Amino acid sequence: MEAIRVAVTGASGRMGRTLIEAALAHPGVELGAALERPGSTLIGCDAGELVARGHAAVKLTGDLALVNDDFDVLVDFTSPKSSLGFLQYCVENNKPMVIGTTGFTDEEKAEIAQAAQAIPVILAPNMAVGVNLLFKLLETAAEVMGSYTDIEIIEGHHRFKKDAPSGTALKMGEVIADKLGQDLNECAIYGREGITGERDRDTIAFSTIRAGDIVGEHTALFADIGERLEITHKASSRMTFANGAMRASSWLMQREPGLYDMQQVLGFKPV
Ligand SMILES: NC(=O)C1=CN([C@@H]2O[C@H](COP(=O)(O)OP(=O)(O)OC[C@H]3O[C@@H](n4cnc5c(N)ncnc54)[C@H](OP(=O)(O)O)[C@@H]3O)[C@@H](O)[C@H]2O)C=CC1
Ligand SMILES: O=C(O)C1=N[C@H](C(=O)O)C[C@H](O)C1
Repeated sequence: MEAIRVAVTGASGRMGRTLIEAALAHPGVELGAALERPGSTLIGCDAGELVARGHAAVKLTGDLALVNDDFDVLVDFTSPKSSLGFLQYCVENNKPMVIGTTGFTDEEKAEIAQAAQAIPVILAPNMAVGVNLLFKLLETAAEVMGSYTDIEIIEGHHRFKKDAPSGTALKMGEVIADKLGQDLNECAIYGREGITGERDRDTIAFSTIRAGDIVGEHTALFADIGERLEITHKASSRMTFANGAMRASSWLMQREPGLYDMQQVLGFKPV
């Protein structure tokens, strides 16, 4: 089988660089193109040299149209505004897209779902295997303990992260709320201050840490009087997300148009 050629957007970003490294190393995948913000001083540089992996013969470009024939799947970890622009390009040019960006509003997510009627799209706030298994474990925890415990979701990330709570934490909240027959928009609490009163058992509360170089840590806490269950995932390298994105890219190539997630890629959920 021929290798899947991926285009990586936001090439000089934290994930962009890691995705380039992953594409250069992952079996069955090739780096086809690497995108930078138009006007960036890095345009024209070699993508392999950018990540200190030797010459890759892929020059950074600011214009997707110039490399349209060089890639099969677009892999995008940038910002919501930029992702939606790339999504429009993918629809117009019939290219599958893997979206790892977080921080989308409900309206933007609806826009992505609409686009996925025309092309195959994976939208996943976290491409690590362990986190997607955690989503599954949360269903069981919510089923068994969710109705009588206090549920708290705690996440920590590096000081540069722009959105909060993380996309992963919000998805954790959604998974739990769905199992409990609740709407996260109705029961979420984002931080506490002052005289808050006693805790309302029907809420799911989020706490956010932003500090130093934390790659990504997520805990779900189900607390009763006398015992508590904590389920934690800790990422120590962005390569875990990037390898997940490569796996997702290969999987997506064989799909019909539709909106998919990482649990389907990993076989934890039916397609
Ligand atoms: N799904 C997952 O598994 C994971 C998701 N993420 C998500 O990925 C996203 C990126 O994270 P990270 O790499 O740390 O962020 P960075 O800020 O390091 O990188 C973002 C990159 O996108 C570029 N970019 C942003 N906006 C635009 C735009 N409008 N046009 C062109 N380029 C743009 C930036 O360019 P410039 O510097 O010029 O602004 C930069 O190169 C975040 O949403 C994060 O939450 C992160 C890790 C794992
Ligand atoms: O911005 C990051 O770094 C990460 N973002 C994702 C999120 O918002 O959930 C996933 C990962 O934890 C790293």
